[in-house]
Amino acid sequence: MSEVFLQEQRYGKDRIRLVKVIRTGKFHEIVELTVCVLLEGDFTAAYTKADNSLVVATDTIKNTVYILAKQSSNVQKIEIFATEIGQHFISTYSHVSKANVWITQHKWTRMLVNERLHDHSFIRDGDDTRNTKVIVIKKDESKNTTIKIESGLKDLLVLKTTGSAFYGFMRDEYTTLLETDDRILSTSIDATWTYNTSNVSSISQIPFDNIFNSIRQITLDTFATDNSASVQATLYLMSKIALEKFQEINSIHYELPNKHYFAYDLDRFGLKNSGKDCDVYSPISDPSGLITATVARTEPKLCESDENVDRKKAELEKQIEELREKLEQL
Ligand SMILES: O=c1[nH]c(=O)c2[nH]c(=O)[nH]c2[nH]1
Repeated sequence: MSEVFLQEQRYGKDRIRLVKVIRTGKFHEIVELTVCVLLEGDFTAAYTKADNSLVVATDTIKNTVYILAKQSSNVQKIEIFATEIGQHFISTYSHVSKANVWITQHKWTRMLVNERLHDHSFIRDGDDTRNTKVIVIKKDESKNTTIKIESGLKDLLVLKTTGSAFYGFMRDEYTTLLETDDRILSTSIDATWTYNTSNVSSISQIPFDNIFNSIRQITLDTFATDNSASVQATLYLMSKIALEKFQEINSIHYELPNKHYFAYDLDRFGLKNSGKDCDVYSPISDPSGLITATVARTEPKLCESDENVDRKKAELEKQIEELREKLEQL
């Protein structure tokens, strides 16, 4: 009989729902989060020997998240709060080597009442969320850690009624899709980007909120203004703009379902509803296309100075000329 072994394990509490109200006099802010904490470390015996002695109960993990939310002044800065949670588990339990902390922030937008932003009333104006996945890794016994941060947005539903085409694609005996130079384009945007944390002395130096808001806006602006040749081309363009704008991020990943809206066949009823005459569509919930890609920054090349390259090129050209002359003499 072959032997088995525990190849991988991590555990913790998922879907910890938490709200914090931050009061500055009559002016209130609200933060609503869903948190997941998964620990890695010396937990093998719990699986292989039914030995729970080193298991931090997931109930304790949940309590810890609420306690840290009470004590922290950074709950609304999800990347920082996630890092604080991760650091807590790493520094409190010597056998925890890695803490994975995922936070989803739900929207509460301040209400506009009588043309003024209200002190304590909010509206859920969209189901899109802001997210972060922070991994705190123990480096050595001195509580030093490496921090990896990936942030993003999820379920940002958008649609445009023109400015999108799809033609020139491959055709074979299985192809029925017609080419179009004008179609409805709709997608529910998921984007995640990875932060470059290796060159910063403290992650609090990274302007997470500004980067989130800007990438969200770049995504929307590009979606709206790009004369789209395909979801693929628009995806690449938004990624490129985001990477060019923010050196703080290394790569960006988009998942864009192509939510189809097909012209309803009304020609059968003597009503023109195709091509330029189309204005009645049938939204197709399933299936959808799914276009995904990760766009990353290339490492800067360690290149020689242009002068050196020119000099070497001239030397080589001279050698080639000399060899050619020798060949001719032979
Ligand atoms: O933008 C698109 N990309 C595709 O790859 C594709 N395939 C398809 O049927 N429609 C589309 N649209």
